[in-house]
Amino acid sequence: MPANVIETILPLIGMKGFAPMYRFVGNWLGWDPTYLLTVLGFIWAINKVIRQIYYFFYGLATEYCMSTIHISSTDDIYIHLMLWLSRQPRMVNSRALMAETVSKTAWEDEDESTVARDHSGLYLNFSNQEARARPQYIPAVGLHSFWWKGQYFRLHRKKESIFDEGAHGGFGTFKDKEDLMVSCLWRSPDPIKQLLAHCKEQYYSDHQARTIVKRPCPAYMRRARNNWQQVANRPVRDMRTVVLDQQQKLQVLADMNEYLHPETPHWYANRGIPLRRGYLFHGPPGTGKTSLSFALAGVFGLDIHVISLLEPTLTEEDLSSLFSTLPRRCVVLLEDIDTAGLRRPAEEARAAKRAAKKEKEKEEKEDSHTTTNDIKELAKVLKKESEEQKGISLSGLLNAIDGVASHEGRVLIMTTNVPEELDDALIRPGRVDLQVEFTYATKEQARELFIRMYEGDQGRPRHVDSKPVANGSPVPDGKLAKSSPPSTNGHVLSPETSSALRSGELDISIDELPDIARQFAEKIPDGEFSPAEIQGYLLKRKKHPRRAVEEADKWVAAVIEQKINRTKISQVQ
Ligand SMILES: Nc1ncnc2c1ncn2[C@@H]1O[C@H](COP(=O)(O)OP(=O)(O)OP(=O)(O)O)[C@@H](O)[C@H]1O
Repeated sequence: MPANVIETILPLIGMKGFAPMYRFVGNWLGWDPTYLLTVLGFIWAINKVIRQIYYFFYGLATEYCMSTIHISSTDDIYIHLMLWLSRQPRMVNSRALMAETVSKTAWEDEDESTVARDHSGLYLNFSNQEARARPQYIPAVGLHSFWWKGQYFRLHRKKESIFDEGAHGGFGTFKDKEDLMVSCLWRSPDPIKQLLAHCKEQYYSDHQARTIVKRPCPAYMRRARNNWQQVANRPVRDMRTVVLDQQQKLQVLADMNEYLHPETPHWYANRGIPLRRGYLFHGPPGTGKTSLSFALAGVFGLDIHVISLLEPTLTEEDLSSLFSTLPRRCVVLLEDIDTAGLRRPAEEARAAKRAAKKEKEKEEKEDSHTTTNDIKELAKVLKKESEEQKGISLSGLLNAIDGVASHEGRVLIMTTNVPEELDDALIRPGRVDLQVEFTYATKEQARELFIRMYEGDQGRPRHVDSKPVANGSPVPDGKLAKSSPPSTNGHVLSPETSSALRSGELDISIDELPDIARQFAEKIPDGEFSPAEIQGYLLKRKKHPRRAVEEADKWVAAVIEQKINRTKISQVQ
């Protein structure tokens, strides 16, 4: 481009002032800057053309050679994939990441060395533990790519706001909806399917021997396909830790095993029987109903879906939809299913309403003057009536658990403290197939509870060390050494506290355990104490089985007296 052309163009585009500068730069360089501008323009044009060609071929490849799988953030696969991605070194080094604070569950293993101690070195200190934990990095919203098994994958994390019209007649709000799109350069989505299967396998290989507890999602989320959310992921409860009549335990186990067998659906279908199994666990509080439910879920590797009928936002529609979105095999736990949780049956409610109306009419005849008090009274009655309409009715519950639309394949466990108050319809055969009675502990059960409390930890060998632990003195052959109580912050600790703090060992040798357990059982009267009460007593003497036996008589007498006097305050704990 000749220099005079540029000098002509500059005033035309309102940059007249640049012309002398342009001339000055040319003179200073000793060559015409137009050449440089021409080369830059050329590079820009080539870049444009290459980009166009790239997008053209990329579009072709995407359309004809790429496969994509969409994953919703409400699905479990999303969790599996994100966790796997957060552990991929190449992803972690990506340039667009999102940092997340990872909250550990109470059951996750922790390295003792990561836990701080107070200045005395005696007490553990967990302040700012979450802040100190390493964050987890996951791909940020946008496009990412990664390789797995020699295959190229593209990940598009998309987030958008959608308008939700409002569940259950509420107000509409904007909600964030997130989706993942995983693509691969292949004409079939098989490599993505393999990747997702791998992520799932990895996820569950980490989560083996765990019981996942799910609860209904909050009301505003329940309209989505996924009605359930995980609320806990805890270690499996070993069946041996549930102290119960052996016959009863085996009966439930055998029954459930039979029902969950892959052949069972055909058997049920051939005979036209709905594929459902229900159990009723009944007995006083703290006798192991919930514990057995968890242990059963652990034995069969099933997730537990817990529903509380007392949840105020739960409607009958919700309950039906919760039951219809259960996985193929699972345990549904309906706890404390007594009349307190159920709305009165429709007929009864109508009769009550009629009686109330009659009463009102009678009152009105007696006094035809309408006063402010009457209006208030009427408002109260109307409010009460509308409250009665909320919650779950017996028919609503029956419909959800075995109505036409109800899910088949699940194991329903209902627990109650007051079986006599249950409606016959709820526990008729077909709805409840097996009843299990839980009772206060027998002497034999007290002995078993004692042994379970003090026997060696499963998987974690009891650590016997001759080195001092924290502020303590050496602990020879599994017994506590007597030493002067250590002090912290100027306070002298009691011998119990200091020994418990110093050591994880017991005040007996492990060989003495069966004999001591027998002595303990002798002191516990049959059928007077719940396993939870005995467990609570032993927990307070977690490291002192000998003391637990010595103090048992005093505790038994105090608790019996407390029960007779119906007081809530314990004299001996
Ligand atoms: N039979 C038992 N074997 C072992 N532990 C038990 C037993 N019964 C109760 N416990 C212990 O007591 C505590 C309460 O038990 P759980 O919740 O299973 O009782 P529950 O019968 O379901 O009580 P509730 O009727 O009040 O819900 C748990 O910590 C559990 O470990």
